[in-house]
Amino acid sequence: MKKDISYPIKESFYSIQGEGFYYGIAAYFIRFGGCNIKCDWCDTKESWNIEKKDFISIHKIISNVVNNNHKIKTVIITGGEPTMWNLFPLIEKLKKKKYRIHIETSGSYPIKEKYVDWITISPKKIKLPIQENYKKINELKIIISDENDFLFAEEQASYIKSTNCFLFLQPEWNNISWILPKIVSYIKKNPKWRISLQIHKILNIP
Ligand SMILES: C[S@@+](CC[C@H](N)C(=O)[O-])C[C@H]1O[C@@H](n2cnc3c(N)ncnc32)[C@H](O)[C@@H]1O
Ligand SMILES: Nc1nc2[nH]cc(C(=O)O)c2c(=O)[nH]1
Ligand code: SF4
Ligand SMILES: [Mg+2]
Repeated sequence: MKKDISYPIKESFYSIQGEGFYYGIAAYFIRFGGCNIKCDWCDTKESWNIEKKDFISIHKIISNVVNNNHKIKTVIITGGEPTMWNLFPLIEKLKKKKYRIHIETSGSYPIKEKYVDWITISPKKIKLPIQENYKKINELKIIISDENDFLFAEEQASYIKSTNCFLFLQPEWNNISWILPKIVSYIKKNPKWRISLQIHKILNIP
């Protein structure tokens, strides 16, 4: 019998997608442990550190999804940085169960896109996405923390050749009251961008 692969999973929960194009839909989140970047303002720092007890087999991960709620349609794989791990064996099995698969990533590792329905890349200045990922992306989500980040957003958007990639600016949560008016004004002048708010934080849900 083949050995069941395990991954470090920090948490899994059924909630509402709070960000980007699919905001508002019900989705099951699987949060991987470990991150290669460690942003100062990361809202999920508790995912960085991996412990032995975090490892869960694919079999168990899938049975947790299936048993959580039979109405689940979309599974969002996030972290931490999920693409540090070989996600394919998990994604293949989730796909056999007919789930839609979305990935949230910084894009700094190769992404195997087979069976993945939606790829969100949120690039980070200190470890940029690898070039080939710009061809696979469905949604670019730039976190705007200060005014220099608008220039970074434009630079990142210039690497995307596809015309059906959605472009989002998302305020850094701790800075939201200061930066939000600047994002609104920027988008009015540069309407190829859309705003993404972290509505789960407003709703006070995971
Ligand atoms: C926790 S990260 C995990 C996935 C991956 N490591 C990444 O950064 O894309 C999930 C999303 O939350 C965003 N995010 C993290 N901290 C944030 C904050 N303080 N304000 C706004 N967005 C944040 C990230 O940029 C990313 O789009
Ligand atoms: N509700 C909710 N929506 C999200 N969209 C992306 C998230 C993430 O942490 O990747 C996230 C999250 O943590 N919670
Ligand atoms: S890359 Fe993602 S998980 Fe890693 S520190 Fe930055 S926001 Fe957090
Ligand atoms: Mg989050």
